[in-house]
Amino acid sequence: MAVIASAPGKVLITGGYLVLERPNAGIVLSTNARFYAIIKPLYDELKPDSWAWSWTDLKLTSPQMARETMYKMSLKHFILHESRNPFVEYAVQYAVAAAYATFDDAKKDVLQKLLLHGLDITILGSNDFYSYQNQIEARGLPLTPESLASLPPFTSITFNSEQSNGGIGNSKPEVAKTGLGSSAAMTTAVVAALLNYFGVVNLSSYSGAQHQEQLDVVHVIAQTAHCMAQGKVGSGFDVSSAVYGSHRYVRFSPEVISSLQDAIRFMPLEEVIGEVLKRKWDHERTKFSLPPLMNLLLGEPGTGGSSTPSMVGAVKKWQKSDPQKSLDTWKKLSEANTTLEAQLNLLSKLAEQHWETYSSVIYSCSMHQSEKWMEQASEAISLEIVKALLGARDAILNIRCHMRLMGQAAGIPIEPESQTQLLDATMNMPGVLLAGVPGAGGFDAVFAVTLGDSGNNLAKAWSSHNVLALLVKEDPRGVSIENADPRTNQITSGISSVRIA
Ligand SMILES: Nc1ncnc2c1ncn2[C@@H]1O[C@H](COP(=O)(O)OP(=O)(O)OP(=O)(O)O)[C@@H](O)[C@H]1O
Ligand SMILES: C[C@@](O)(CCOP(=O)(O)O)CC(=O)O
Repeated sequence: MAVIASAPGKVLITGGYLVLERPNAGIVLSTNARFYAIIKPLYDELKPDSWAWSWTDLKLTSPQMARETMYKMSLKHFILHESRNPFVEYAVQYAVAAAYATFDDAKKDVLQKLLLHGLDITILGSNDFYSYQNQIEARGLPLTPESLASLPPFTSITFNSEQSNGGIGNSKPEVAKTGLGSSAAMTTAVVAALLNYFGVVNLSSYSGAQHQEQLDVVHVIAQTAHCMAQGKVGSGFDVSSAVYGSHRYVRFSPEVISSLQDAIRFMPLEEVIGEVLKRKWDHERTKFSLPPLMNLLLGEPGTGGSSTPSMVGAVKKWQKSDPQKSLDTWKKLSEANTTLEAQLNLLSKLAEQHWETYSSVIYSCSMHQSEKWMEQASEAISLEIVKALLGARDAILNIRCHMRLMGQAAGIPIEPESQTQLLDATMNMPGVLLAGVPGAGGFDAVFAVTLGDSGNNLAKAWSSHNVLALLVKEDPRGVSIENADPRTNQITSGISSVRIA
């Protein structure tokens, strides 16, 4: 029987770069953009001579890339011969090794038989992960969310052309992406589906603390596979949100993984993965969600995205070359991040304690530009709410200012001029609370947080400036097991998320 798992894409609204170093935090929102992995046996019957096989077959299909790859996987070392999609390949090898590392002999025998049936893996990413501006233009459609919603779910992906290169930070990724973290969501979905298929975890039947423990196993394997595939140990907020959903994240100590990179060369994979599962994973997760009546909106300026690793490299180089100034910038950024988080938490608290006042202030402010917000407050509580809204705006302006300075000092376009203009215009629209470049910044989609229903007008304003409002919304749900193939499911992300009238 097929096992289908899905994991969400993310938007890092605070903590870009800083979250790479403990104890700085990052606020990461997960979205309704999901990546799906469908696992089933490749052969219904065991081949008569299969008991003697030391290899099994694996088929990886990515319909959106029109790619089908056949692999041979060693049943001794779990090594895959062929390298086409490192994220999926590491996910498979480490999930198989995790099963061998946790199973007793009887279960290992069952697993061996299951593997001899071969593995048939299909991966699908929601349209929201990819840029479809070229395809929309080619079809002669206007650059609007409605046009985006008219594309069939899991539409083919556009590849960025190779010559589109203009120095560090302008270098474009392989596929035209929006920046929602397809690699982390893909790795997590594949790991979760495989661990469930093998019986290492059972994500659909536990709840509470037991469910958390199962998620922790998925997290360790997905995070390790993602680091190995990327060839670096990033902060891991993207894998963490793919597993657990929206939260406030503080990274794990990099040694948890970096010390394994050598071990992998001389220790059997099963032992290495057994060891990594036992390690003390010290990442922190705290509950965080946007205050009520606020919406996350993403706008794609149509420049094909940015490649993050080269931008991180440039910032690290700058930190080494100018420790004093970089430390100062980071301190100011960290303070502004903390302020934004505190103001949003305060707004959530005010909403809980004074719902009537809160909702009426938010609705009034949603219809006005921020200069007019003070006029919407008539007594102490509403004043407190408006002050918190304005405090959040000040904090994001501070964050943006220091991110720009960091980009200039490191010689990379963290908030390039074209994005600055877009973000300033966005923040001047009625009802817009925040706007910024998520994560590492660059030319990926920008984010905005809007009050009440003002997102509809913002989407229209973006369209008139050739910025495509994506259909993505915040969705706090982490990795999960699905009941049906999303291609046969009527309620697909593209269709269900049409919310612009
Ligand atoms: N549908 C898909 N099928 C197969 N491979 C995919 C698919 N979608 C994305 N990928 C692969 O995933 C990788 C994406 O990794 P990359 O780090 O460039 O983007 P990302 O994780 O989306 O980054 P960001 O966090 O900036 O959004 C690429 O190697 C790409 O080929
Ligand atoms: C720069 C960094 O802090 C964020 C990168 O985020 P994104 O992939 O641009 O969403 C790197 C990291 O956290 O691993």
